[in-house]
Amino acid sequence: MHVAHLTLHNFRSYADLDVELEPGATAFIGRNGQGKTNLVEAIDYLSRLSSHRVASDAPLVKAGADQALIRAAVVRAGRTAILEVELNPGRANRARINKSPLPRPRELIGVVRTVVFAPDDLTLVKGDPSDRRKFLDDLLILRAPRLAGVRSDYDRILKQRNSLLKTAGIARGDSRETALSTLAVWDLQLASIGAELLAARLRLVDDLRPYLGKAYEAVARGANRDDAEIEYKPSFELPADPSGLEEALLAELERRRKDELDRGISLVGPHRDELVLTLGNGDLRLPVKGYASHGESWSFALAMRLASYDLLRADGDDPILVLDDVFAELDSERRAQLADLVAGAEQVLVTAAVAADVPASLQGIRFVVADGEVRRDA
Ligand SMILES: Nc1ncnc2c1ncn2[C@@H]1O[C@H](COP(=O)(O)OP(=O)(O)OP(=O)(O)O)[C@@H](O)[C@H]1O
Repeated sequence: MHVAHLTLHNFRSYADLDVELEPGATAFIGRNGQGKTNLVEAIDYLSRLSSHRVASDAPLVKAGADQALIRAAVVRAGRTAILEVELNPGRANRARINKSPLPRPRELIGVVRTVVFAPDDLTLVKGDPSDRRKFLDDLLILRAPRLAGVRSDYDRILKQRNSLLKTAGIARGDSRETALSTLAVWDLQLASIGAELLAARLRLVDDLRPYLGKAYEAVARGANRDDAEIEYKPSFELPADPSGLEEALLAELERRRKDELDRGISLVGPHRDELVLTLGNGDLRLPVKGYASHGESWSFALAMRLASYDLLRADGDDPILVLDDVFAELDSERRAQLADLVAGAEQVLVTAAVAADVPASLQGIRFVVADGEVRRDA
């Protein structure tokens, strides 16, 4: 798939922008702070309805405006669809496909699929477990957009259950009894939705594993495909039979009841799980976090993005690749390797402050981004 036309209105630094895009490689070049990332962020937002840079929509709306609009003509298997999203911070967003309003904006998720490489990707390796859970959930939702609903139901249940645990923990007598019986209802919901999310993540990690080994071998000098490993580490012992996940989660909630009441938070469930990344070196296998060198960590992060790209591609549709400011972070050998690996993508959008940082094979069509304008370089 590729984006053929992008229109922005009051998005980030852009009051109004219209750009025609083409398949293949496109580089957006401009000094710092000129709006290169803002532009690719808009395309990424259409794909996931969230930004790779901020957790809320407010910063995406141009300062002083109260609404932003992103519209893109997306070509998929020769057919063009016009996707549109209206961002209304503090109020409901709206989305349209070919001018028809969607009942819920989240139905837009996954219609266009992007994989973004950004300097922040190092947090996939060095950051908190929540960064890796988000990586998994974002990828899950792109592959199966229905799971966006499961994910948001889980967050809602968790929030309500946590607030009930706090109340029940300090309540006495009848009000404690009432709180505990309400808690039993939330337990059932957490176990049911949590098991669905957990099962989907476990399948995803299995699907991703072979692509990760291959990607790490491709980006790290002298590595082989068994070096990089990922393992999903749940917050409780998984049952031997995957169909028993919900029951096992529920039993664990009961077992940890006292702890949870004492601490006033939910201690079991997918929100407490970790994706463990390890690197093998001879007979030794060590966690990446805390042990790997800077170069190894970068290679691992790149490999996670490349593996996501390959997995989405294997699902049958070439996602749009965004390489946001990554070349400045890499030495020339690694730049060339990455460029080779992504050169066959249907559409690659690259941003860089200096054109010389972008490998020749990805120079493609070049736009200059300056003073709020995006101009095609002749
Ligand atoms: N909501 C907003 N309203 C107005 N301007 C904004 C908004 N959000 C960001 N900006 C401006 O956009 C600019 C940042 O643009 P962007 O992140 O795209 O830069 P860039 O060209 O990718 O730079 P770099 O090379 O440093 O990454 C900043 O000057 C910032 O002040």
